[in-house]
Amino acid sequence: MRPTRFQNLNKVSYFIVSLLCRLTFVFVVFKVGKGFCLHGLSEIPLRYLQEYAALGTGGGIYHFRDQILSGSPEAFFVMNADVCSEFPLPEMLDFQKEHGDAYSFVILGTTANRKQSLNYGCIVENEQTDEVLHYVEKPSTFVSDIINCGIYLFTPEIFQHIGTVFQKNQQDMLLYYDEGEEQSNGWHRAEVIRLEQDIFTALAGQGKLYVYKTDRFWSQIKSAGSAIYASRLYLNQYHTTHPERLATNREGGPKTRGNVYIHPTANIDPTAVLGPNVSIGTGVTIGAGVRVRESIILHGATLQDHSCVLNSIVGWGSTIGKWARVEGTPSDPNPNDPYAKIDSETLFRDGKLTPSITILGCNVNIPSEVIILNSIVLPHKDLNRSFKNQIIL
Ligand SMILES: Nc1nc2c(ncn2[C@@H]2O[C@H](COP(=O)(O)OP(=O)(O)O[C@H]3O[C@H](CO)[C@@H](O)[C@H](O)[C@@H]3O)[C@@H](O)[C@H]2O)c(=O)[nH]1
Repeated sequence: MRPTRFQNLNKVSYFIVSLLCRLTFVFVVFKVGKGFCLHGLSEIPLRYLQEYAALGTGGGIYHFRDQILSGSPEAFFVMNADVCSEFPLPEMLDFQKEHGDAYSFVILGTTANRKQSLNYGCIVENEQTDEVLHYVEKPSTFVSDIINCGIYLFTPEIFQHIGTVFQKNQQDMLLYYDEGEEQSNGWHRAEVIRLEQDIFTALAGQGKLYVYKTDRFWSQIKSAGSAIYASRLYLNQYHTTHPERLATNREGGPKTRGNVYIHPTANIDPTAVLGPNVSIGTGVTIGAGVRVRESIILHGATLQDHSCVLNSIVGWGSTIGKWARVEGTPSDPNPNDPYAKIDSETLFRDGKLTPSITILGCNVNIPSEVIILNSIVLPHKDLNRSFKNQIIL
C-alpha cells in the first residue's frame, strides 16, 4: 500500500449515517499507546447505518451512539457528505491536543467573503485561544467571515450535550401532546436535533468548542456545476499527494495540458488534446482530433473523432458523435477573490434554467455535427438535433 498521511495510524471505523440522500460520515478514532492513530484508508471497516427518519445531523449520530462508541473510541469525526476538502484530520487531532481540554470539540473553519458567509454557519472566535465564542447558523446579516466547513472532531462527551437537548425536546413534547398517535409523532420530533443550531450555538462561549482554521482547499458540492470545480481542486491536490495519477505528455499518448487524470484502461487517440482539469474514466474511447477541457468523462463513454467537450460531465456509456460539440458554462468562484466560494445556486433563476455545465446522463447518444449547450440530458436519451439551455427528459 502507498504510504499516506494516515500511515502509522491505527484502528478506525467508518460509518455512514443516512436517510435517502441525506448523508453524514462518521469516522471513529481509537487511541493506541500515546497518540491517536488512524489506519491506511483502504483498510477501514465501513458500516452503513440507516435512520428511520431524517433526524438531523445531531439526532442521526445520537440515534446510533452505541454503535459509534462500541470499542470505546477516544474521538470521532463527523463530516457533511456534500463537501470536498483536503480533510486535515490529523491536524485537527493535533490541534485538539494543543487547545482546550481533552474533552473539547473542534470545528474545521475557513474564511469566506462577507457576502457569501451568510450561506454558512458563522463562527466568532477568541483570536488568542481559537475558542468559539459565538456561533450563528446562516445569519441574515454579517456575523463573521470564519465559516463552518461541516467537518467536526468530537469526543464521546458530545452525546451528553445532544442527550440534554433530546431530553428537553421530549419534555417539551410531553407538555404539548397528551395522547396516542400525536405523542409518538412528538417522540420522533424530540429526536430531530441539528448539530449547528441546537448544539453549537449552546456550546459556544463555554470553553468546549474550538475552531481549527484551514487555508487549504475546501468547497461545498451542492450543484452539478460544483462537481467539475471539485474535480479541479482534487486534481490540483494530486501534485502533492498522488503525482503518479496525473497524466504526462508521452510519445504515442494524447497531448495533455494542465492537470489530467486518465484511467489506464482508456483508449485515446494520440491526436486528441485533453486538459486542463479533465478526468477520464475506465474503458473510455476517445477518437482522433477530439478536444476535451474542464470535463469529467465517466466510464465506458465514447467521444468520436473531432468531437469537442467543454465544461461538461459525460455519463457512463454515452456516445458523442463525430464533430459534435457538447459545451457548458462554468460556475466557478470569482478568481480575483481569494475567499470566494462556489455559489450553490438553484437550477432555475427567474423561471429560467441558469446556464451551467452540460450533463449527459448514462447511455445518452449525441448524433454527429450537433451542438448541445448548457443542457441537462437525462439517461438513455437518443438526441437527433442540437439543444441549448434545456433539460431534456
Ligand atoms: N444522516 C443525515 N444527514 C443529514 C441530515 N440532515 C442533513 N444531513 C447532512 O448534513 C450535511 C449538511 O446538511 P445541509 O442541511 O445541506 O446543510 P448545509 O446548508 O450544507 O449547511 C451545513 O454545511 C455547511 C458547510 O457546507 C456549514 O457551513 C453549515 O453550518 C452547515 O453545517 C449534508 O451532507 C446532509 O446530507 C439528516 O437528517 N440525517
